[in-house]
Amino acid sequence: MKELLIATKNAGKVKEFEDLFGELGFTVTSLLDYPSIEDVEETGVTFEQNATIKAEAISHLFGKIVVADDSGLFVDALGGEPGVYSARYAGMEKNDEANIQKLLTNLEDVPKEKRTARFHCALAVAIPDKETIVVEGTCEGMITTEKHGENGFGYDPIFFVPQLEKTMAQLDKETKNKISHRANALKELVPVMKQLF
Ligand SMILES: O=c1[nH]c(=O)c2ncn([C@@H]3O[C@H](COP(=O)(O)OP(=O)(O)OP(=O)(O)O)[C@@H](O)[C@H]3O)c2[nH]1
Ligand SMILES: [Mg+2]
Repeated sequence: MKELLIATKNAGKVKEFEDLFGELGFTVTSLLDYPSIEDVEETGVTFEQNATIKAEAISHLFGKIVVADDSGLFVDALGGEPGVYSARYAGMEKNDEANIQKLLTNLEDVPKEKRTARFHCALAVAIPDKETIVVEGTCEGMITTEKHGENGFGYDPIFFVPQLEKTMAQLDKETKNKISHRANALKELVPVMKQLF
């Protein structure tokens, strides 16, 4: 089995990557296995920049190929907020519930048809002594007025996927992993991974 290190401590992402990369024949390790490594500061203003910063920092540390994910939610009625700050929308402690409540409050007066949004994901592959490769993927949806479903993480309980008539948190993981921004980005990465491993 090929082994791949993902530069994240987000347990929700790790679970999804175990399945997504598992299908490609990889076992996944993450920074959850290295708790003493501090979070890399996300100083970029785009997903692409932050994914690159995280992947390159951890690749330099381990001297091997590392993948990083930077992702978030764009809400049209809020001019694209929370965007690259999705994890820290309600504060630096990255609390999913507080983030959801802040978003619902900010959208209180916004009617259903104007609650359009999309998830965005940038995946960066840092390769020692080579240029970093970045791919991106999106997933379109609408923000609900209440939470529905228990699966997934982050904003999934309030992100409604119109074609499936369910929130992301009401989908089983196999279905989320077919349609998500992360899955769509990973599709672009398959040929790259085949070349590298
Ligand atoms: O409902 C969701 N379903 C998803 O599929 C999803 N993907 C991303 N997000 C949100 O965007 C932040 C990423 O921020 P982010 O890329 O900086 O990650 P993070 O700080 O949590 O971990 P790390 O990978 O940086 O260590 C996350 O925390 C979530 O709030 C999602 N929400
Ligand atoms: Mg982060």
